[in-house]
Amino acid sequence: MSTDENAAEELLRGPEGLGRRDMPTSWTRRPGIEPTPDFLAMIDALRALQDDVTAAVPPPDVLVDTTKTLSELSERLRAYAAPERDQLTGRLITVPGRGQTMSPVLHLDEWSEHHARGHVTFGRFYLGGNGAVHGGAIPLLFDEILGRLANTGGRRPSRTAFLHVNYRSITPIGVELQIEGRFEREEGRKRFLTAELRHGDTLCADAEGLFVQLKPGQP
Ligand SMILES: CCCCCCCC(=O)SCCNC(=O)CCNC(=O)[C@H](O)C(C)(C)COP(=O)(O)OP(=O)(O)OC[C@H]1O[C@@H](n2cnc3c(N)ncnc32)[C@H](O)[C@@H]1OP(=O)(O)O
Repeated sequence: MSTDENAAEELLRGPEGLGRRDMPTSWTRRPGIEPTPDFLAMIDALRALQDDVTAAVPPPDVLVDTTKTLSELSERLRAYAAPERDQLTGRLITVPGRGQTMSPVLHLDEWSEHHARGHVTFGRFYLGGNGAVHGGAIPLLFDEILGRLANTGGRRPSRTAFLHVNYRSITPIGVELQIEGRFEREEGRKRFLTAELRHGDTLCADAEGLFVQLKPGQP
């Protein structure tokens, strides 16, 4: 098995030591959406590409060649574009990162209906400047953990109404960070949640989110 295939198998297994049957509702697979090792390997390769493109300052001949290859790949995949209901990216909720490359891969270590704890490493792709993660990438991560926590445990779907983020100290790229989210309280359709992102003992950022339960027919 290649390294990529091993990585994909690893992703399919999900968080270490936690069986899928123990997952609350929104942490589990939706019916009909099956991740395949090949698809996950492609997503992993794209994540690596994003980091490499961000860091690279190639000579002109490599640039021309790379652009040609990327354009060919785009064209090849465009032929297989599926409607949203059949899309895999972002919907593979049993694997860290959900098969998407927009936000960094969130690895969940512990979860319940009211609490989730995990770890994450922002790659070079997420660099803002001076070794710090871009300020816009951090809310992505908070929305990821809180959105899933808001909708877990048999709760009806809700959407983010607000997400307040406090940047307490720089969030470094390339190192493992710890993230924790909590379901604080519910008032009618309103769900209030909080989260913190830490590097060791340093609090990098914290957030408060309001998620409002959708009414029937609300998109
Ligand atoms: C399908 C599940 C996907 C889960 C993914 C979750 C993560 C996401 O990122 S979702 C994408 C980002 N979010 C969005 O696109 C949401 C866009 N906004 C909306 O759709 C709507 O404004 C929505 C659903 C949040 C609320 O609208 P609506 O259902 O009409 O609520 P409304 O009746 O006005 O308000 C309900 C309560 O929430 C409060 N509220 C609503 N928005 C806010 C806000 N921004 N700030 C404070 N309070 C608010 C209201 O004051 C009201 O409170 P009360 O009941 O005490 O009077």
